[in-house]
Amino acid sequence: MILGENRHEWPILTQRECAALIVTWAFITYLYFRKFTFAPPRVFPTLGYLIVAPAFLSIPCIFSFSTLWRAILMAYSLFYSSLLTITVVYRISPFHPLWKYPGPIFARVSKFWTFRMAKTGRQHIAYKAMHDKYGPIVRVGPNELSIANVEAVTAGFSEGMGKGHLWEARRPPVEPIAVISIREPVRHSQRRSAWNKAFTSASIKEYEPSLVRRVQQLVECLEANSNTRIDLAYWLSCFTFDFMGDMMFGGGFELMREGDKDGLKHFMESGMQNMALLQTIPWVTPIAWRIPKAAGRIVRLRDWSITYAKQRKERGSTVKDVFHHLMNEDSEEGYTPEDIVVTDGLLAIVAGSDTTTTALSGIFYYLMTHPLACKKLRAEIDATFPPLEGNPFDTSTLASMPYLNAVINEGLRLQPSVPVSVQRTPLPGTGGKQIGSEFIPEGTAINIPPYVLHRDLRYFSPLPESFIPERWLKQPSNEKQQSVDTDNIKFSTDASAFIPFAGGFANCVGKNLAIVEMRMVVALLVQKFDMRFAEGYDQRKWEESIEDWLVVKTGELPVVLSSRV
Ligand code: HEM
Repeated sequence: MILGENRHEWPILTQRECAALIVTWAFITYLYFRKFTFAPPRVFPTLGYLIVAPAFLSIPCIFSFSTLWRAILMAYSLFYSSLLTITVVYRISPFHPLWKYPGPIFARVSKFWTFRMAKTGRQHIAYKAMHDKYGPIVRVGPNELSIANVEAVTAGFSEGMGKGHLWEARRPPVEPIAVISIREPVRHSQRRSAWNKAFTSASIKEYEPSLVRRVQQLVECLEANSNTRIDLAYWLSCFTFDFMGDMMFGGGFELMREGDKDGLKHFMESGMQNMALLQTIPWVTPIAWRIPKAAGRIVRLRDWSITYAKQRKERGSTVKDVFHHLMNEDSEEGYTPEDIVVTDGLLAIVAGSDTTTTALSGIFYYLMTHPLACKKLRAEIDATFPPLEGNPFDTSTLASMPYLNAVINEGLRLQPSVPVSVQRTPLPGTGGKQIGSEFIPEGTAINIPPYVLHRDLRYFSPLPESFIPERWLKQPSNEKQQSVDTDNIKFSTDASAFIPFAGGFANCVGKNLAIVEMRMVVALLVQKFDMRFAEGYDQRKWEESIEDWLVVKTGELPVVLSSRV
């Protein structure tokens, strides 16, 4: 369109003035969006800043660019290219508060870099490589650091720190959300108090008969499949799923007996990958939730959980299971609303089964690749629970077995179930947090990656990449650092760098139950079976198969078990 005669009625700007106006608007837009690096901005202001305003700004430019379309094209292209340039320049400039921290240049510029890295499922390897190259503090995103030192463990899990921004991405759009995704400290601690009750020593004692029953069932299944090739990781995952089902919904899953007949385990796991990708760019999540398939997934999981919760409620329970505590059945304050219990019930299944499966599978993998360690473990088990005289079900005896506990620690050290994504951030209003000699400003997400810390020579020496349970022996748990002489090797183990269950107010609430579970399963299977890798299995495949989707997903563990007696 060619402009009409009455052009003098409009404010006339030169091309240069038009450009200055649009660049200024790009700068204002940048300042507005800067605070939304992690959280999503509101829809209407977003449309206003990004779509409507550039259109308005093209009006006074019409006369300098002779046609409306040219003015609009110029306004939008200059606006977006200026916005991009300002963002990139600021992120790599010395004015950025994280400027001084080293890291890959693309990581400084955009979270899409992290997204690409996460997509490989090999984040743990990439983080380790970055720390090897850049040191203990690495800038892994525009406003994100990874800190792998004990100072970060101490300060990161202490007061003034909250859950990191990745949990923003992991909250579904509908309330209530599960305890793990609650970032507001007061709200989190209110919900967490019910969880804490469910995992006191007394509560865990009540769960023991169910645990023993399920461990015995696992042994029966494995005996029925002895002397043939089986995927041990699969059986362990059926076991952990069934056990968590007992704890949460009074049973009913029966994966060990019937397999994944409803495909629910598979369905739960398939969402893990997408969530792990979304968490790298939290502000994309609300958009993703509008996709019917993604929202439908949540609805289906909720329906499923509601069905199980209803059944459990109708049936009641003779034991005070996790459901009982989350439901607040003991208290005079009255029941917790059902939708909260349903949401947290799903969390219990997801958080309690995959993590424990990963840990157990890793421990058995390392025992099979280290026959000497396996032999020592068996000697300890046989001496404590002679094979024909009793099964290793006594939890206090299991807790006192040094080599068994050393094996479990060493497995969790080398293969932590949550390898990288333990994330914290200074709470809003605190201004920031002192971590060792560094002051980390508010608005920074801080990853404290167990996988990297656990393989750090400063904390686990010598041979931090090797499976050596001896490094945990004779070390009183309350001592931070101690050198031990075993077989003429001097070990130095700093337990404060050992964080498979994270730490602080949002640490793993199921830690003590998981440990009891692992002790019993490891002791019983080592007591009952000789284990070897199935023929043709290339052992190197195990570590290659480990994928990090916040929680580790392992590959197959093909083994042949034969009964000892
Ligand atoms: C070896 C087994 C396990 C490992 C390695 C593990 C690891 C973790 C880690 C690292 C976190 C903290 C995540 C963070 O800080 O961002 C966590 C949280 C959590 N875990 Fe576990 N976990 C295990 C077993 C269990 C079990 C058996 C349960 C039982 C239901 C459980 C329930 C939870 C819950 C509810 C949270 C969230 C706590 C909160 O936000 O307050 N976990 N787990």
